[in-house]
Amino acid sequence: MRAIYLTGFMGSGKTTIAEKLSFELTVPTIDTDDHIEEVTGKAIPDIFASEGEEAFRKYESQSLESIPNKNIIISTGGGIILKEQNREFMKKHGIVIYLHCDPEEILKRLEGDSSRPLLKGDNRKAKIESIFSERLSLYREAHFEIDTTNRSVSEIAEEIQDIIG
Ligand SMILES: Nc1ncnc2c1ncn2[C@@H]1O[C@H](COP(=O)(O)OP(=O)(O)O)[C@@H](O)[C@H]1O
Ligand SMILES: O=C(O)C1=C[C@@H](OP(=O)(O)O)[C@@H](O)[C@H](O)C1
Repeated sequence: MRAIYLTGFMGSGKTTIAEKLSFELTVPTIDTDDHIEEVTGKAIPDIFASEGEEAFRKYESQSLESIPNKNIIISTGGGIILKEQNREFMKKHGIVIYLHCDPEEILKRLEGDSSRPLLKGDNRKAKIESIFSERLSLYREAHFEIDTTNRSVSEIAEEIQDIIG
C-alpha cells in the first residue's frame, strides 16, 4: 500500500482519523509532529518559542522525507502544505487526502487547547479564519478532499477506506 498522507487545518482530525484507520487497516501510523519531537527532543511549542517557525518548518520537511512511504498512514502538521516541496513530495510518494473542516467547527474542536503555537493569544476566531483562507487553495491540491464538518470519525474513516479501495 502506498502511504496515505492526511492533510488539513489544525483540529481537522488528522491524528484522530489516522489512529482509527491504523487500527482498522492494521497499518502503522506516524504523526509528523510526534516525529519532530522525538528527533529534536523538544516539544513543538518549545521549538516555536526558542528557534522560531522557520526552523520548525525545516524540521517538518526533514521529518516528512525521512518517514517511510509504504504501508503507513501519516498524519501531517497543518502547515506542511505551505512548502511546495512538501506538497510535491506527498503527491509523488503517496495518496494525499485533505480533511476539510469549517473554521467555526475548528474553533469549537480546539476550545481549551493550548498546544498550537499559531493560535496562542487573543482572538482565536480571527486567527483561524485568516490562516484558513491563506491556506485553503494549498490544501485543495490534495488528490482527494473529505468534508469532516459535522461528521463522525467512523463515517470519515469509512469514506477514506472507500477511496483507497
Ligand atoms: N470528526 C470529528 N468530530 C468531532 N470532533 C473531532 C473529529 N475529529 C477530531 N475531533 C476532535 O478534534 C480535536 C482535534 O483533533 P486532532 O485529531 O488532534 O486534529 P489534528 O491532528 O488535525 O490537529 C480532538 O479533540 C478530536 O477528538
Ligand atoms: O498549522 C500549523 O502550521 C501547525 C499545526 C500543528 O499540527 P496539527 O495540525 O496537528 O495541529 C503543528 O504542526 C504546529 O503547531 C503548526
